[in-house]
Amino acid sequence: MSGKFITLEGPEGAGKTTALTTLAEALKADGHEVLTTREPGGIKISEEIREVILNKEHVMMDARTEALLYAAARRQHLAEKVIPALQEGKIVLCDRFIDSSLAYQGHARGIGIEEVLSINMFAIDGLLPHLTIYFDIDPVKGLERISQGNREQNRLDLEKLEFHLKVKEGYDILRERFSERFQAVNADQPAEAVVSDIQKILKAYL
Ligand SMILES: Nc1ncnc2c1ncn2[C@@H]1O[C@H](COP(=O)(O)OP(=O)(O)OP(=O)(O)O)[C@@H](O)[C@H]1O
Ligand SMILES: Cc1cn([C@H]2C[C@H](O)[C@@H](COP(=O)(O)O)O2)c(=O)[nH]c1=O
Repeated sequence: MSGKFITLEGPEGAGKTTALTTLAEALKADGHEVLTTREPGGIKISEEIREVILNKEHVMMDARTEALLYAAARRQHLAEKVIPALQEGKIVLCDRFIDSSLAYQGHARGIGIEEVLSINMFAIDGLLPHLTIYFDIDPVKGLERISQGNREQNRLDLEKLEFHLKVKEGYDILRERFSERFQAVNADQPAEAVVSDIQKILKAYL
């Protein structure tokens, strides 16, 4: 596969979705073919799984069921959208991927990073991101942004602060473990500055 698979990761409200569009436009202006997408979702089947996972009424969802649903949505999204784009040589910019499962389900839910990694290795069949941009922010700040913004809060947003602090702890573990592909940016600065920092990373990488 000749394309590049670049993922954006971080706690809630870190600014990933906001940065994604600007980054894609800038890459296109530089002559790259770019596909933007998100997880869970990106295609019909996976967006439907997203609805099931994030539905606020599904408070009884078992942690392992949750992990399996994310992995199933991931597999379909890869097979239908991401792999074909990479085969065409595109840059795929994806809002969240496997590291979200490792931080949220593996570490914060307490299933264990290794266990969640193993079901995800089946789902991704070896296709790890080439580069992962980590949006570094205090979860309290990110949650404040979400509550002040206009998007509806989902089942995961509504978890206790303790959960979101564990998510950040999980990401800190992953940043060390996968240091060869993780690059962090300070997400607690104006959106333009965040994008500019990421563009420097992308320029050096591409
Ligand atoms: N750098 C920034 N400074 C201040 N506010 C920001 C910044 N980036 C994004 N926001 C605002 O914060 C809120 C969350 O941003 P966004 O949806 O991009 O985050 P996210 O990382 O994709 O969150 P989630 O993963 O929870 O969906 C939005 O209201 C957005 O306008
Ligand atoms: C891929 C993935 C996501 N999550 C969580 C993270 C967020 O709380 C939601 C997705 O909502 P967003 O607004 O698109 O960020 O799902 C997760 O727990 N595990 C995953 O693998």
